[in-house]
Amino acid sequence: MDTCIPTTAVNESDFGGYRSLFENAVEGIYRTTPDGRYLDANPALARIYGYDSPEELIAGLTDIARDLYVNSVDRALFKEVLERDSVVRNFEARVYNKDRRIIWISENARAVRNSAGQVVCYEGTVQDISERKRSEESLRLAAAVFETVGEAIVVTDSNQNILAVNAAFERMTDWTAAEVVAKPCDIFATEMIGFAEIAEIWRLAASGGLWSGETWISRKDSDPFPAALAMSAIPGEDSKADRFVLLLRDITSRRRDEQRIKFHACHDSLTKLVNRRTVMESLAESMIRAERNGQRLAVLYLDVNRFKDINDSFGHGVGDDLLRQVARRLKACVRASDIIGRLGGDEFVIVLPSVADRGTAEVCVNKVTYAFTEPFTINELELYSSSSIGVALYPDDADTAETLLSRADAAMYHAKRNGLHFSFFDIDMDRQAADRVNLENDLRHALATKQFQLAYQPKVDVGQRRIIGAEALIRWRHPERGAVSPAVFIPVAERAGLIGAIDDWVLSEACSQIGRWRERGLDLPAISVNISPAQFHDGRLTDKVRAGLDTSGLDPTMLELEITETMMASDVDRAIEILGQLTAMGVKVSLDDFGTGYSSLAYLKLFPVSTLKIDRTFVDDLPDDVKDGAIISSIIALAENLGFAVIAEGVETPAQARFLRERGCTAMQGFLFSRPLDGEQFARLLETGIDVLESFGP
Ligand SMILES: Nc1nc2c(ncn2[C@@H]2O[C@H](COP(=O)(O)O[C@H]3[C@@H](O)[C@H](n4cnc5c(=O)[nH]c(N)nc54)O[C@@H]3COP(=O)(O)O)[C@@H](O)[C@H]2O)c(=O)[nH]1
Repeated sequence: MDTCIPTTAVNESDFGGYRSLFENAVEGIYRTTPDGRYLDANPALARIYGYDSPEELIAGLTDIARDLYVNSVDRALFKEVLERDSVVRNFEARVYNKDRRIIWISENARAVRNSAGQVVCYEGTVQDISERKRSEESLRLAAAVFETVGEAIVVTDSNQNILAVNAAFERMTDWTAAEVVAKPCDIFATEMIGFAEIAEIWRLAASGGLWSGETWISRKDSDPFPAALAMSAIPGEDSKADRFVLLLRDITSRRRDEQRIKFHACHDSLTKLVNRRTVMESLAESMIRAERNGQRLAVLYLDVNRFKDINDSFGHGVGDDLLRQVARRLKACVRASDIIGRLGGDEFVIVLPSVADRGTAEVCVNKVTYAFTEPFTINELELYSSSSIGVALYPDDADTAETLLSRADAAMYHAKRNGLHFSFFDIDMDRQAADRVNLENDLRHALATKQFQLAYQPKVDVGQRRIIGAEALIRWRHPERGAVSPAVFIPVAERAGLIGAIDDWVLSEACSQIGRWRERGLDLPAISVNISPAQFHDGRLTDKVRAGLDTSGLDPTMLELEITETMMASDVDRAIEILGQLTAMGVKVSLDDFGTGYSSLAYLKLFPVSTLKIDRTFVDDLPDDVKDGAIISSIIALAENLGFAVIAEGVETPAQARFLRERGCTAMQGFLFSRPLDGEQFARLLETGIDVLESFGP
């Protein structure tokens, strides 16, 4: 049997004169036994495997299957092919070099057989293909990235003809690669960006820079979409731009989010009209334009009358709907070029950027006033409202947007206070507005410096001819203003958020006063205090009432709280809960101003109240006004049937008192019996009694 002789010093004869070729070859050349020992190796092979010499390689690598191949199956496969075919071509495998680093090799080998056909050895060549494998791997990776990234990629040649597009591009634009490859890149440009802009993008990218920005891309069959584009050039051998790569990201949803955020920042979420900030910005711009064009501009400041009542009576859902309908009606009154916004609450503003004079503004005012004449239909309710409008003109009334708006506000306030539909600003109103602000400041000071007192107005029973209670009414004697009516300062306190603190003081002072009277042996059956909406909805009302009672030692049944119907209407369940807690404590509750709100008779039976207090407006014209008389008779009958006590307020004349008594209402309050008195005067009244009561028979 022929053998391959293992040797490190290869004989010249073994290579048939190719010794030099063997020594100097770039490829590794070897001869091995079939079981995996090196017989010969050239210097190139030693180099590839990291050995200093072929001798070192042959001595060190004694078991090829075990020491060389990363996967021993590769060696097995290699041998299998050689045994079967006698040759192996381009057999690629991962092997360890001397340092146990993995490299890629490609082998070509043949099996040397003896005359009997038995394999005696293998001989072959080895190439280090690690570098090529690395390139292939990065290409494979690049191709995978190209196909799988979410961004659309377009590759063009230097003439802007498309060479390749990826799957994301196909998805984003609905074009297939086949439809666009070899076509000019402007196939997906849109008319939404100009040619000059496109040319500039290519120019910038070609000059070596990376162009990135936002643009519009057209789709095959549908609307263009906004895209973030990053475009760069790949230089060719001559360093000039040879290829262009365009990276596109669909930013439709981002744009939509941005627009939504921008819209919310500028608009009122309820009515979708512009908000105060935008109104102010637009107003300032319109004023600049008006000045430039020598025009006059009008600001209409509008308040929805009775909004608070409607909101309180029917709940916020109805209130919101009313505001939305108001916004729609206002829009119908103005031109598209006019500005219309909601300032908050029930206050709206209209800016007419160009009016000739007051008359032109008044035309719009009248349209708005007329727009309120039809009822608002909400949840099958027909609700009537109206508007109070203040008008200020530029440049006549102010030269800054803030002042102009505040003067229109002052004019609106004036209109509202005087029961007018509208009012133009005049300088006197500015003073009144300043007065209001001063009053607010004085009110804060009054609370801190104890400028308030309570007055007490008796409630009488003309049948029993005695005082059955007293209503505590706040009085404010200001050091300079003198006596300020609660009708003036209570609304200001409500607007300024001070009413809660005022109400708290009234409650505690009234409880203390009745205690002081009792200490003097003066017996007053009951005392009533007015509760404002803010205090009613405060959530701490019952705690405060309990504290007032504890401090004063007042029997809870002697305390009566006067609330209005509208306070309960916004959240009926909550109102019933609050009233339930109060009545459980023994405190009484009466419905003040009864008949003036939106009373729901269905709810009335659910409210744990003890008394209905007939509003003064129904008493004023008694006994002559037949309708008022009928209303009063109905309220008295209603109270009787529902088991409520009834009292009439504002009784000024004996005739009014007689009328009420004849209809069954004997409890009364009014100037006929006594005006509100301070604590000392009231004490005397308790001692002496009320003369006029004597004129009523039993
Ligand atoms: N939240 C609080 N509101 C209060 C408090 N004190 C008063 N008020 C409210 O202020 C409004 C004006 O009150 P006032 O000027 O005190 O007027 C009261 C009476 O003086 C007046 N009155 C009484 N009898 C007659 C009369 O015969 N004729 C006539 N023209 N006026 C009369 O009515 C007012 C009491 O009304 P009412 O409360 O509805 O019973 C007024 O709305 C007060 O409620 C307070 O402490 N807290």
